[in-house]
Amino acid sequence: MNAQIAVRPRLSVAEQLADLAVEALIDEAELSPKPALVDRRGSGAHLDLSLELMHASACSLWSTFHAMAAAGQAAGQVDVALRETLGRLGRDGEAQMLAVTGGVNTHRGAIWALGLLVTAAAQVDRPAIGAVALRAARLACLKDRHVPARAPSNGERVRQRYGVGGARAEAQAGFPGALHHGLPQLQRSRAAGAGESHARLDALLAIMARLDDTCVLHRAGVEGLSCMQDGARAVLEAGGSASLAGRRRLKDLECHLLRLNASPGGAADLLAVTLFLDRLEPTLRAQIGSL
Ligand SMILES: CC(C)(COP(=O)(O)OP(=O)(O)OC[C@H]1O[C@@H](n2cnc3c(N)ncnc32)[C@H](O[C@H]2O[C@H](COP(=O)(O)OP(=O)(O)OP(=O)(O)O)[C@@H](O)[C@H]2O)[C@@H]1O)[C@@H](O)C(=O)NCCC(=O)NCCS
Ligand SMILES: Nc1ncnc2[nH]cnc12
Repeated sequence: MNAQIAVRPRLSVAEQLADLAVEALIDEAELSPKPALVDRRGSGAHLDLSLELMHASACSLWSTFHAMAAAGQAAGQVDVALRETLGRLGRDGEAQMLAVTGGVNTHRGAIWALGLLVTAAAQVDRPAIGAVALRAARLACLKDRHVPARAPSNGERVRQRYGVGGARAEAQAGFPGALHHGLPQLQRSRAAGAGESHARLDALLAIMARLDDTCVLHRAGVEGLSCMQDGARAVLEAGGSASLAGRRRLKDLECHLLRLNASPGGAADLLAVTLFLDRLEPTLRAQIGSL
């Protein structure tokens, strides 16, 4: 063997899954332009966020995702004990994120969604994302008896006021925003010849067109939610982000969202979920193939 070539130690399943989750968060943050969200152009509707902060936050979460995947593997099944372990790891991860960002919520929704998915993916023995999403949904349906009492979250307030499901219901339903809207649109846009950035942006728009995003509702009420959903649908109907007509609509959508101070943060999290799931099957297949 050539002594010049360093032998790269093979990563464990939990390490690979943590890598995939952090990569998905970084790819989501880097994707530009995204309407009213943090991207390479700026901070969108957020005064307290920046791309650097999104990167730092994403990287700080590697050990959380790794611990969650390892816990999933060790448990080998979905049960309350695993759900409660995830609750503890998730709260620790949130505290770590807040320490890195100086108290700004960058990735709370993402810790929840990707945390459930890395845990579920660590348990499946066949590379099928439907099975992973279903297992994650079963975990999300279990009750964590150790949730500490605290002031209601923005999501809780919005759920009570508008009767929407939010991040918890999305997970309990098996992430339809990603599986039924984000991923199919990503694949359709790629098949139609759109470049990867346009395909990802179209996937985000497909999620925005349907999601009851509690981040938008909290900031801009039903007017903001209608603006997001109708505007995203208009871009896709005009030909998507790769077409000139679609790009014009996208610009209009961003202006409207910024005027309303509405940020589709929940949709951004589900784009990260979409990118994670998109890469999961090849990763699991390679892992199984090398056993
Ligand atoms: C179950 C939890 C997700 C808690 O959910 P809850 O709704 O009670 O709490 P929120 O704090 O509101 O967090 C939910 C975040 O989920 C994202 N989201 C919103 N709508 C949806 C949706 N329909 N589907 C999926 N995901 C959605 C969204 O995250 C993004 O927005 C964040 C910014 O939001 P916010 O803090 O409100 O920020 P601002 O608008 O700037 O607020 P102000 O500054 O004005 O106050 C950003 O982080 C994006 O990620 C929602 O914010 C779960 O977290 C939980 O129970 N955790 C406990 C630990 C646990 O059990 N963990 C298990 C780990 S597997
Ligand atoms: N790119 C982004 N901008 C603002 N909030 C977000 N939450 C998750 N990703 C985000």
